[in-house]
Formats: sequence, C-alpha cells, structure tokens
Amino acid sequence: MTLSILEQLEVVLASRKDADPDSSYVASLHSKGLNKILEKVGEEAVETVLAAKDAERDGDNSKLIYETADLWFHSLVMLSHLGGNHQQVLDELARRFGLSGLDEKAARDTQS
Ligand SMILES: N=c1c2ncn([C@@H]3O[C@H](COP(=O)(O)OP(=O)(O)OP(=O)(O)O)[C@@H](O)[C@H]3O)c2ncn1[C@@H]1O[C@H](COP(=O)(O)O)[C@@H](O)[C@H]1O
Repeated sequence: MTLSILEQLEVVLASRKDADPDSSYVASLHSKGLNKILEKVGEEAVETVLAAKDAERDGDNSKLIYETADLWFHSLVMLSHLGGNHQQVLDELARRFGLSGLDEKAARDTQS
C-alpha cells in the first residue's frame, strides 16, 4: 500500500513532536507553542490571499500554489500540535459531500 503525501507528511510531523528544535523546523514550532503556530497559520493565510490577488492580475497561479502549500503545511502542524490529523478534515469534507469515509477512500483508490 502506498501512502499519500499527506499521510507521509503526517508521519514525519508526528516524529518531530519530540525532536530537537535546533535541527527541525517543525520541532522548533512545537517548542515555541500553539501561539507561534497560530501566528504562522495566520501569516500564511494572508500570504495566500495576497497571492490569489496577484494570480488574478497576472494570470499565473504558481505563487498561489506555493503559498497554499505553506498554509496547508502549517495547518497540519497546528492539527498535530493539538492531537488532530488530516484524516479528520477529509472525513468532515466527505461527510458534507454525502460520502462515508470508506466511500471517500474507494473513490480515491479508483482515481489512482
Ligand atoms: N513542508 C514543509 C514546509 N513548508 C514550509 N516550511 C517552512 O515554513 C517556513 C515558512 O515560513 P516563512 O515563509 O515565513 O519563512 P521564515 O521567515 O523562515 O519563517 P519564520 O522565521 O517567520 O518562522 C520556512 O522556514 C519553510 O522552510 C516547511 N518546513 C518543512 N516541511 C516538511 O516538514 C518536514 C519536516 O521538516 P523539519 O521539521 O524541518 O525536519 C520536511 O521534511 C518537509 O517535508
């Protein structure tokens, strides 16, 4: 079974919760605490909004994709810090979409 990028990243994020803050960016965020992580999420959200405006003006989404990746990444660190994970977010989206978690996985499997 191959793990998705989000699943692989989550394994790495979990391993960084007790890692050395001097050798890991994620560990340094955990050691600084929730407020620092939230500051980064807010910062990346603003950068994503600004990049969306630039994308509309320039007809180029590349910076927007980069900033959205930063936002998703820091949101995953926030969830990890609080004991949550990306699957809970996917499950919530699936629930809204009217699918069970199992059906969502099956739909994903048929696409790969
Ligand atoms: N995906 C990411 C990722 N995306 C963004 N970033 C970091 O997020 C930061 C973005 O913040 P900014 O743009 O504000 O840059 P900055 O000025 O350096 O940040 P601050 O000093 O303001 O905190 C940068 O330092 C990026 O390096 C990431 N750092 C790590 N990862 C992943 O997390 C894994 C674990 O990383 P470590 O904990 O460093 O081993 C890595 O293997 C990667 O897969």
